[in-house]
Amino acid sequence: MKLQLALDRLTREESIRITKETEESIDIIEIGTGVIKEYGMSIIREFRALFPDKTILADMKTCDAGKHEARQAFEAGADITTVMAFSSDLTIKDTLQVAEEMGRRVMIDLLEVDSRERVAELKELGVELVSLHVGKDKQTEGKFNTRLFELVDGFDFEVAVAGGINLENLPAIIEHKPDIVIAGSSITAAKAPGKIAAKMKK
Ligand SMILES: O=C(CO)[C@H](O)[C@H](O)COP(=O)(O)O
Repeated sequence: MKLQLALDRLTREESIRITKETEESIDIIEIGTGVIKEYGMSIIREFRALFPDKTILADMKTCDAGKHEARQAFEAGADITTVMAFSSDLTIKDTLQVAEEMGRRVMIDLLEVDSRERVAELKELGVELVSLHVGKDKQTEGKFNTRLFELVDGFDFEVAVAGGINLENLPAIIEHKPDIVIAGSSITAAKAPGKIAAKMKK
């Protein structure tokens, strides 16, 4: 089970500091959507140079212009880029094709998707990696709920989980054996991010 650190609503300096503090415990560095909007592709390039051995995910949340956005993220140094599950099949196909050409990966974000039919279509399109995700705004009504696993039950995907995951709700979540646990604010807003990340990894 891998631990992905999500860097959201942070400055460049805070993002670098927190990544350095948690580096030993995390497997994947996620450059959050807002951080990318603030700094553009240069922040991905900078992280690639600073953390050459880590897997970097660019949370592009692409929903159109798939080829262009996937190339942008991969050329900047991302190993994985994210694409929204509700996007056109053409967008999904295009991003998967670019990823294959460049030897990288696409994570399909199932945010707000509750249809197993759509999940079956994604499988048909060749998707391998998905994320079950409760968005930041929706978290005011409740954090990640293990009922979300039902959406992908019986499908052969690598599954990531995200949405307010912390040390309290983690034990129930890992019973479902997700491949990747994504944690953002529970680590980045902590007084000692390194200690929380180490506990989560353990
Ligand atoms: O993609 C995201 C928000 O859209 C976040 O990266 C993800 O939800 C993890 O952050 P947190 O643990 O703070 O919810």
